[in-house]
Amino acid sequence: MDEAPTAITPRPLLEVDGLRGGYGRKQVLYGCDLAIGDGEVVSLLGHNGAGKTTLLNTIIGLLPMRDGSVRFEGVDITRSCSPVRNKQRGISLIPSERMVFGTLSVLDNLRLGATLERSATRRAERLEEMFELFPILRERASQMAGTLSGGQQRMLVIGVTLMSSPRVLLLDEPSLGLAPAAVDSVFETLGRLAREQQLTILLVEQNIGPALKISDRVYTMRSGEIRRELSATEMLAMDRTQWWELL
Ligand SMILES: Nc1ncnc2c1ncn2[C@@H]1O[C@H](COP(=O)(O)OP(=O)(O)OP(=O)(O)O)[C@@H](O)[C@H]1O
Repeated sequence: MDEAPTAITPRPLLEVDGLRGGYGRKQVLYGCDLAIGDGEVVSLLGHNGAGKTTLLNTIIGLLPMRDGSVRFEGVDITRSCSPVRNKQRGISLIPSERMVFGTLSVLDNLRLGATLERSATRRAERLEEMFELFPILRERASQMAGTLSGGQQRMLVIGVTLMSSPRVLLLDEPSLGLAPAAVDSVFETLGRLAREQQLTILLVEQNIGPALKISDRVYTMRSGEIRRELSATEMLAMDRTQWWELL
């Protein structure tokens, strides 16, 4: 990193050290370091191609790590970093693609998200919480998911992932394809989940303004490296031109 950290990090829940990775022989990540405190919302910002999606996919275990380590609750999980194991631990990734089961109803998609939850009461409570967070999903509960609009499918993907009550959410461009009002509503919901349910979020987002509003801290990324760490307050005090100069 170029500069010393400027913000205070609470007790780290997720720590990434010296992470290197890529695709086949192509190296994309050149030693990324970050730490996210319990209940923190951290934005990972950078230009197109900086390596943000690759970093999220490597942390969750969709892409192999070439070097470096990942720790969760202080325990080294580098050797067992697979999407399934991470989901069991409470670390979930919401990719930028819409990944719903198109020929199943909205309700069935949501129910599938809670298959790890053994208690039927807890599953029912969680479903009700999702319907409160995303009222459109209640309205469309019996509709086939593939017939929802792009933005509605995006909300469904978020809802399905939240059904498993994750502790850490890795979110790749949640606002992609959403109308401005829906962007505000999704970010408001994410901010509320972080505040009220201590949900920890690592957020990749091109829509910097709304992302900063719910973030505590920011990492900037360029050419496969984390360059800077700032508080969201510091970034909010800058204008848009300064944001883009920073990235
Ligand atoms: N499947 C792939 N195979 C090979 N190279 C890839 C693949 N996916 C991404 N890359 C390359 O990895 C680099 C980083 O891409 P990545 O998608 O991680 O960036 P990003 O910061 O998320 O960009 P964006 O904001 O545009 O989504 C780019 O050079 C890209 O071309």
